[in-house]
Amino acid sequence: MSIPGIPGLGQSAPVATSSAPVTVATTAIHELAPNSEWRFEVAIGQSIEVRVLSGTAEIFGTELALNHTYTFHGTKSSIYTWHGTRLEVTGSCEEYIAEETPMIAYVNTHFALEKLRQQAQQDGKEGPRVLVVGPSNSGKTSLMKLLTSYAIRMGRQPLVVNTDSREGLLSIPGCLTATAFASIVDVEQGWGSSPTSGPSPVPVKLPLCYYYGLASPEDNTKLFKPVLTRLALAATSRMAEDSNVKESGMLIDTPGVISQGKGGYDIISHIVSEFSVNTILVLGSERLYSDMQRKFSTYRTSNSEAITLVRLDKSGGCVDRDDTYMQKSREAAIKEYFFGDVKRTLSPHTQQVDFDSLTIYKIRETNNMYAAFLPGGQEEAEPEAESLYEAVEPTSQMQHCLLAVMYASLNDSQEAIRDASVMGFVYVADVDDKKRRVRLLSPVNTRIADRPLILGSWPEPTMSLMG
Ligand SMILES: Nc1ncnc2c1ncn2[C@@H]1O[C@H](COP(=O)(O)OP(=O)(O)OP(=O)(O)O)[C@@H](O)[C@H]1O
Repeated sequence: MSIPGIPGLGQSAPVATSSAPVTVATTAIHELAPNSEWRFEVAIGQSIEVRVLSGTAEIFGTELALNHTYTFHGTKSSIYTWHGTRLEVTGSCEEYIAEETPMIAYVNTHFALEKLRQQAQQDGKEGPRVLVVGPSNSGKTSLMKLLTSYAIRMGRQPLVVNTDSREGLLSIPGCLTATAFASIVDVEQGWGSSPTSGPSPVPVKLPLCYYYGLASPEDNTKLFKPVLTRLALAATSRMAEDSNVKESGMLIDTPGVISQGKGGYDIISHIVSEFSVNTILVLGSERLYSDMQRKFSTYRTSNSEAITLVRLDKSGGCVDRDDTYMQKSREAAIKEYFFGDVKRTLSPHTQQVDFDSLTIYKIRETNNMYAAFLPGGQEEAEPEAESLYEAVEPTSQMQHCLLAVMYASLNDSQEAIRDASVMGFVYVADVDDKKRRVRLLSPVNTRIADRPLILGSWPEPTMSLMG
């Protein structure tokens, strides 16, 4: 089965048209001893250039080429060396060298997973389905990148699943995705760019993409759980299609909020059962590890496998990213989706559409909210058989919002629309209430009036993209 992935609105990606120069400031040389790490933070809107002059160096497991200039924009990251390296850094950033890292434990985890993959290869079975849990900013995504990169370096093709709608993985935030990684992670772009970003030096990956449209799973568990189930189904059939993906298994990233107990643990259980998880990596929290032990010690997967729990230390390099930083990175991701980046400029299309020709569904917020207004948590007072979405007309409040264009038809039921994959996104540039017309920005020129559009609250309305 092939499910169309994100963007391009089902069409080929737009073509790059120009590239912009990078301005440089000071240049410094860093000598790194074996097993040490150069940690750096580049402010949003700024960039640095890094070149490996000698030795070996990697970013979250992806090896850097000698003498190649890498450019990093608005990021917090690190360059690790197993054998020592000399780096040339041009531009200004906050930085320091650390000699204490949890890399040995992380790489041992990779080799343990590799053993399971070899076993799966011999037995013709599925490789490990690995869930990564831990509080916010404990390094889950960085560990995922490292395990993905090491697996790719061994010729594997792990299926990388993102269940954290706050941050997109090769997609706009708000989405839940699964992507088979066969080629290297693009270190300059985090995980790499999405297919709408045009021709890329690193082969693009096509995520299976579903839309949740809210920031936290707990905002609307009645929507989150079925969307996640649909993603698990698509991921499982993706594994069945390809023996390398099947043997390589899955790596599943989670939002930090579900590691905080109560309702969150219920979501962890849901992910464990839907993805048939058999390995849980717990990052940086003794309490969470002990809770997971209690919860899953007697648990068996659908194939009667026990769950292996591994506790790993959080890296001292993990940095908290405040709301402003996260909002700016979301805005940067949205801007890049429509306009490309410094290397690949894209030309999105604007179109004027009548109110009446659009079918917009707004995600209902939230099942938990009703309960919050009720005395003593009377859940039964929640309106019965509440539909998932509410059909709405464009309003000026939708200005600067994104609408998900769904691979569904206008007559489909709300459940079918929920379960559909995402074709791409359009941005509401302008709403003219008087003329009843909307100006939309889309990555390619295509008719969107034939498709249901979903309006969520995540990502939140962004800055004006048209200015
Ligand atoms: N060793 C390191 N050196 C420097 N920065 C690091 C290191 N490890 C992680 N970071 C940075 O710390 C921040 C938080 O890490 P990461 O995104 O991996 O955490 P997370 O647990 O996935 O967070 P969240 O729960 O919010 O998704 C990121 O900006 C990441 O690039």
